[in-house]
Amino acid sequence: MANTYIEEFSQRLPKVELHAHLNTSYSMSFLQDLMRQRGNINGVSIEDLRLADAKPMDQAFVIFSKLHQIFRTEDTIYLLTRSVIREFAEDNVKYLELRSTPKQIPETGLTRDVYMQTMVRAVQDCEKEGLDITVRLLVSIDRRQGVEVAKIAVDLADRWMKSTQGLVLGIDFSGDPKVGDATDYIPVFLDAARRGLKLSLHLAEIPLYEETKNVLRACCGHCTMRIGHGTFLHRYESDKGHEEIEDLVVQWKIPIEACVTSNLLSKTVDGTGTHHFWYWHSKQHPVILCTDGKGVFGCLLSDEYSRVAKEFSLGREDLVSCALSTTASIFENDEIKQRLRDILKKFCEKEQVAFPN
Ligand SMILES: CNc1ncnc2c1ncn2[C@@H]1O[C@H](COP(=O)(O)O)[C@@H](O)[C@H]1O
Ligand SMILES: [Zn+2]
Repeated sequence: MANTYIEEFSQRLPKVELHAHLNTSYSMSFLQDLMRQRGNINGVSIEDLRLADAKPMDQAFVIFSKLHQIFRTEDTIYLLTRSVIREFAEDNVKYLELRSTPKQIPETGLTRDVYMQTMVRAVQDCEKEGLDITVRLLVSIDRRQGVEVAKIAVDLADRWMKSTQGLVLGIDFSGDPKVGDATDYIPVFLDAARRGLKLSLHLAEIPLYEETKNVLRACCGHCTMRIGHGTFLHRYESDKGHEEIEDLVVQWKIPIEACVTSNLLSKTVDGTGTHHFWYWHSKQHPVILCTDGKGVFGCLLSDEYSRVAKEFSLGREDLVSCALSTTASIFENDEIKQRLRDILKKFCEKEQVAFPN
């Protein structure tokens, strides 16, 4: 099948995006417009903000801190959120869980509450505009900021979940995996789950056997959760008894958010062909293609679908199956899951592709 054919099909395919960080999901055209209007903000130029070639993961974190120099005010966060949602909608993403770390910046008057309010307002304005996409929000915990700030994030998410009737529906745990130990956050995760928040945890993005095992042992069965990246879940050494990690993931059917381009550019995986997406997909374990940061990593969600289609010789029906299976892993309820399946069914009728049973 010609490449362009599968690329166009991936673009038209109704998709679900479950792992997108707000500040890393800008588009170049959005940044160009912003800088045209305001000049280089805080001395940051556009060239500084894209990871063009594969570099060790630390380089991505250098870019993240530059981005945080740009998005420091209520109005830039509002504009960013609206434009990110619009761009996902243009790529035929029908359901998006967008995550971000609420910032507190006294110089600009930003508080964590204002940050949340701004994101929520942008989502609601996109709804009013009639964009054909359902958006939900996750509050990110940055592991570089420590447990006390994590508790604040959970309180914030809880309050905003209640006041928005579930538009905010969960917690993301992210940040530089080399900093701190996720084990310390287990009580925070359990508390969030008790309050009805869902959890998406960056785990095993790099080989960290102990913390991965500790978190899974404590949270499996107590939290509705997904794993972000999970690159090393199946790559620990079995002769050291490490297979417990994979066993827990399989036993509890924990969905894995696979960010292929992000992992390639951060050098945690050396090729699409060896990416763990295929390992889990072949086992029929829930695995969801995601962008992570479509700005920093320069990829659309449709690119992720066509990338794996080309690598693993997937056809249209296979891609529909992938998209269909992602609907089971969203944090929203059965009604929304069914709505997404209906959208895919209609799409198949139109495209004359068999709808998977
Ligand atoms: C490369 N893989 C990754 N691993 C871990 N954390 C990541 C990440 N990509 C992004 N983030 C997290 O998301 C923040 C940016 O978005 P927000 O300011 O929250 O919207 C980063 O500062 C980091 O904490
Ligand atoms: Zn991420």
